[in-house]
Amino acid sequence: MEDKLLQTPVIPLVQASDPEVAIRTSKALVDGGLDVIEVVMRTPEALDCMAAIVEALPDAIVGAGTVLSAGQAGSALEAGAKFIVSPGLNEGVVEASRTGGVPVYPGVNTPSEVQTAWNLGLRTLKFFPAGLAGGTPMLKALGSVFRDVKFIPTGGVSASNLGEYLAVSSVLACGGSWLTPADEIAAGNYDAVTTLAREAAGIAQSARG
Ligand SMILES: O=C(O)C(=O)C[C@H](O)[C@H](O)COP(=O)(O)O
Repeated sequence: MEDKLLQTPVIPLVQASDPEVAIRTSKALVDGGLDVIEVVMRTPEALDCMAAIVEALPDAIVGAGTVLSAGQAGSALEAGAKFIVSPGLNEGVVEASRTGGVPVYPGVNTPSEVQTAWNLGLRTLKFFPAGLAGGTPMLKALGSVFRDVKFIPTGGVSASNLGEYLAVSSVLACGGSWLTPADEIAAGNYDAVTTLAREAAGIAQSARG
């Protein structure tokens, strides 16, 4: 998973209520070069949408986001999630993900949270909400003390600051919803999603060489 993110360090979010829309959105992302996809558990149909994407796009790496509890992590694993992402740090979610044998990226944004996660044995963490929590200066400060921790900033990341985040040595990848604009998807304009994905993949290529 982490080797994959080194290659393509951008994780688009998919929020959907309709499995067909979820598949078309995900296909548009893959066509644009982004094949690690986070389906957020924010709609009652999110698990169905995730299972549909897993079936339709077997080569994509599909994970679950906004996973708040161990129970939700278990349901996401049953639906085929290959990784688990949380807004915050919860030991039950970490344990359930480990039991399921998939990577888990809990959200943190203070030194104490990073240290708690580090003591749970985690070395790759989501930094959320990245923009509001101090952006790249905060990541550099955290990176200076937690030398073996990699971060995935999400929250306020866009094409305009993706390169800046990816230039921070402790940043493994960035995530965000800017790649899947709700208005374009509602209008059926999946080409716009592919264009945004391609742009992000290009920025990542330039930032990482
Ligand atoms: O809920 C989770 O587990 C998440 O991963 C949170 C998302 O990464 C952010 O909600 C993205 O924020 P925006 O890109 O600013 O919309």
